[in-house]
Amino acid sequence: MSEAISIAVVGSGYVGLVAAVCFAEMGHDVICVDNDERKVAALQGGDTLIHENYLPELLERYRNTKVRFTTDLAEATRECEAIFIAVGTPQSETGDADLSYVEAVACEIARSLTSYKVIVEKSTVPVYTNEWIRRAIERNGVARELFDVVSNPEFLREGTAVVDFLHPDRIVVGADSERAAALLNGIYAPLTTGEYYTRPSHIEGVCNVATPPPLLNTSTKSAEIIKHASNAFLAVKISFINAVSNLCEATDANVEQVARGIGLDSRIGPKFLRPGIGYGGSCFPKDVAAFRSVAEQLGIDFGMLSEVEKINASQKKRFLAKVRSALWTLRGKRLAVLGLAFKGETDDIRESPAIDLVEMLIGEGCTVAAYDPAAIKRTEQELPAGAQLRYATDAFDAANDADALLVLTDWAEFAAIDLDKLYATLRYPIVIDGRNLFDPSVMQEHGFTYLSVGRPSVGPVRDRRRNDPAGVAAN
Ligand SMILES: NC(=O)C1=CN([C@@H]2O[C@H](COP(=O)(O)OP(=O)(O)OC[C@H]3O[C@@H](n4cnc5c(N)ncnc54)[C@H](O)[C@@H]3O)[C@@H](O)[C@H]2O)C=CC1
Ligand SMILES: O=C(O)[C@H]1O[C@H](OP(=O)(O)OP(=O)(O)OC[C@H]2O[C@@H](n3ccc(=O)[nH]c3=O)[C@H](O)[C@@H]2O)[C@H](O)[C@@H](O)[C@@H]1O
Repeated sequence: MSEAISIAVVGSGYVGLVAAVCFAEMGHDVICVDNDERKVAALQGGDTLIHENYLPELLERYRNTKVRFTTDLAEATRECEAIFIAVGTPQSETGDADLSYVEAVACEIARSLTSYKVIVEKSTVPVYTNEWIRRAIERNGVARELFDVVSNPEFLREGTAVVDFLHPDRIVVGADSERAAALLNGIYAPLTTGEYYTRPSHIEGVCNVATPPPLLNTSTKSAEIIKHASNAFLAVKISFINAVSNLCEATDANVEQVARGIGLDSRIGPKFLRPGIGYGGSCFPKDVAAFRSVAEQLGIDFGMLSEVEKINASQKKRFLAKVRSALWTLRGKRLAVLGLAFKGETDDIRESPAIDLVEMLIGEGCTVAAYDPAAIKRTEQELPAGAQLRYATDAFDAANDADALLVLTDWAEFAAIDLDKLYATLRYPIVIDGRNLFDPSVMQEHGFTYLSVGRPSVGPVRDRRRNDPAGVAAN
């Protein structure tokens, strides 16, 4: 059995909270710190505050035992051997990462440092941040021998965060000191030795059998670059397939066949080749911008990243044009929207392309009835209901008497919708799918006019209604 290590995690947002409960699941003792008192109280009471698979189970199991929640960073610093910084690093107005939260935490840690600690960058930060953290701590009067700063970037995805954390493709530890590297290697030992995978899983439905993940020891700077480069590369893949999907639309080819054809090349791989309405979320947009900005500051021409951003922005406009092409004019049209979150299985709406599109449609004079299985509460706070926007209680409530239905988020439950009932609920059986959730031939068979991304549009095979206007839109 690996040794239990005392860990502080600063920031109990998506990454901090998932890391805290997963470290506990691996056998460590964790103090999770946040400066938001209401968040800490909610977590102490068992409310995860975010929609994330398996998080409620793990929080319930370890809350107030192996994971304690507090606002007291000084106490956590004194008690723990490693302090993970997992606060936000949002995009600033210039495109750079705003590191003010990281700096504030580093200075606060410095004020309570009296014995050797390892300070871990878990937040996504630009190269050289470890040096800035070190300088900030030293500036606060802490001797250099009392601490090390290491980089341990996080690669989890929202929606599958817990499984990603416990079954990672790789663990990256960027450390310039052997002592610090050894502590981090010890923290991840339950995973890297495979020991964790021999225990019965506490997460129902998840098989614990896994090949132990490799742990890559690197320099701190390399680790910082690995994180930005990984996210940027994934964004490149998405923009690439989106550009290819536009080419497919122009030629009546099928992007699904094309993606399969390229993805079967083991050098390319099949993942992250799903075209859509552009990537969103709290990470890809800001991390691509930050990486581009770092390159610019270092005098390196990384214009490719600007192209990636350009394609991403144009993807939403193309989708809007597609809606217009199906409906002729937009003013006064009643549209059903399925999906508000930036992707399925999460309630996160940060930088959601779905919400951008809802705003664009409202701007065009449409009225929108929107449904999302988890993200309505958050969306309402940013985009209150009004004369042109209603939040629906389910997909059919949204679809009721609508001129067309738009799919903007890839929730699994949307893909499983009862198509006959949907057909009967819509005013006109027109579905414009920004996530390619349905098989065009099935939609055709069910009587829909169906437009998707990078695949030929189809009209109904059977005229299931008199005065069906659908075929017009598909042609
Ligand atoms: N959300 C994701 O899926 C992933 C995020 N990341 C990175 O992890 C970092 C955190 O991201 P999220 O968890 O999404 O952010 P978040 O915004 O959900 O959470 C940040 C938390 O830090 C707290 N905080 C801010 N200042 C603090 C302070 N001085 N002391 C204590 N707590 C403080 C906030 O109250 C908040 O609860 C970012 O750098 C992000 O790029 C990395 C991988 C995945
Ligand atoms: O640094 C981060 O925060 C994280 O960012 C992404 O994770 P996440 O933002 O949770 O979601 P993804 O599944 O990567 O999706 C991001 C966006 O790309 C879109 N996407 C994804 C894949 C695809 O093939 N096509 C596509 O349009 C999604 O709909 C979504 O809008 C990365 O996948 C994680 O590895 C990383 O840790």
